[in-house]
Amino acid sequence: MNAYMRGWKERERDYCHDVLLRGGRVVGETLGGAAAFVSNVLDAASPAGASLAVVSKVGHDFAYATAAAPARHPPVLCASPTTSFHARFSDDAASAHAPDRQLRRVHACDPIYPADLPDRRFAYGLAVGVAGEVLPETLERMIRLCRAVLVDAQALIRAFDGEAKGGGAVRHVALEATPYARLLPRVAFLKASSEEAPYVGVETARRRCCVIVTEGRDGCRLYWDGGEARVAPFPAVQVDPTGAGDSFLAGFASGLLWGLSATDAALLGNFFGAAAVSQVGVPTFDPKMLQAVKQILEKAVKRPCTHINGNTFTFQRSSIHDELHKSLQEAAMLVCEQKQANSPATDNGDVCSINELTSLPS
Ligand SMILES: Nc1ncnc2c1ncn2[C@@H]1O[C@H](COP(=O)(O)OP(=O)(O)O)[C@@H](O)[C@H]1O
Ligand SMILES: O=P([O-])([O-])O[C@@H]1[C@@H](O)[C@H](O)[C@@H](O)[C@H](O)[C@@H]1O
Repeated sequence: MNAYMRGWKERERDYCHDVLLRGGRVVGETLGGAAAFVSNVLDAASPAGASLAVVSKVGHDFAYATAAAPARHPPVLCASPTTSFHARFSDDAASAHAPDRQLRRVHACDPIYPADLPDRRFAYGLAVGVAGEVLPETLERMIRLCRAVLVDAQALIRAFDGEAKGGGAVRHVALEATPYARLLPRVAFLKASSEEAPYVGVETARRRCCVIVTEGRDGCRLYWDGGEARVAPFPAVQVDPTGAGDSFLAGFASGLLWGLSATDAALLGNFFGAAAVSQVGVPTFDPKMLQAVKQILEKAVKRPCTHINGNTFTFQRSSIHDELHKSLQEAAMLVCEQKQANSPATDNGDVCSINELTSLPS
């Protein structure tokens, strides 16, 4: 892999402020936003030598400048306030696919303009955002700068009811009706949650790019033109679903960078999605767990295998898929053990404890 192949470009609007509510009460205030979750996983899981550029914007009220991700990847300061969300959690987690939270955007910072992207070429670009920050023209420029672009549907199909002052409940619009639809044939991977999938139109979209639908605790499915695959999940004790999709996408992208096929890389997506739900806010990873994951990947990619990622992606699961799942499952157990050791208090400086978030009466 040459230096150019190792370059990353991640583009998203903002780090954001997340306020977690249950039964009308604030149970947590955390750093959020795709920038925080995605860079957290990419920093942790990418092969040595991979470099990452993060483009994000916050206001002068940004409260987490010294937290790990923003300190490593400082955002641009804007006159508008930091993007913020209220996430209202319901008590019944009836099914893996039922929406477990209602999101309301409270403030919106500035979008990322094409000129905000660095004037460099990158191997991969991640177009991720939470509050409508990915302008079509910016995505188009990212596509020109990067050899392959991965997109979170969340960045493309969110609309906000009652847009006054940047606020509004999150709803979804059909991707086909947006200016992004024409860019899909130039996108490599489009990730959507099962809630977002109907708005993406999987059957149409899979003819243009590979679509990955995440299914909460059931793992995920990949759909490409001519095939599909289900990828099994990892065990997790869910305490906060926030950031699972972001962490999934970053884990998946790391897997591609390690040279895995798309279906094998999705194992790494599921792994980091599970890790994300195991902690409140942006998760901290046990160094022993990360070391174990890297050893597993080093071993996996040393095998003679044709599933090396150039820019022609291999989608199918490889012969090492089941073994990779088993090894990662053992590493996932370290995450569960870490969670049990840390419980009930979070170890990332967030305001609420895991117990408060999971068991406060409504
Ligand atoms: N309770 C859970 N147990 C294990 N893995 C989970 C759980 N919830 C989410 N994940 C992992 O995170 C990924 C993304 O979660 P999902 O809830 O589908 O996305 P989003 O956060 O965008 O709604 C899933 O595909 C899965 O791999
Ligand atoms: O949970 P997830 O879908 O991966 O991503 C989340 C967004 O949906 C939410 O708007 C934001 O406030 C969170 O911090 C996080 O980025």
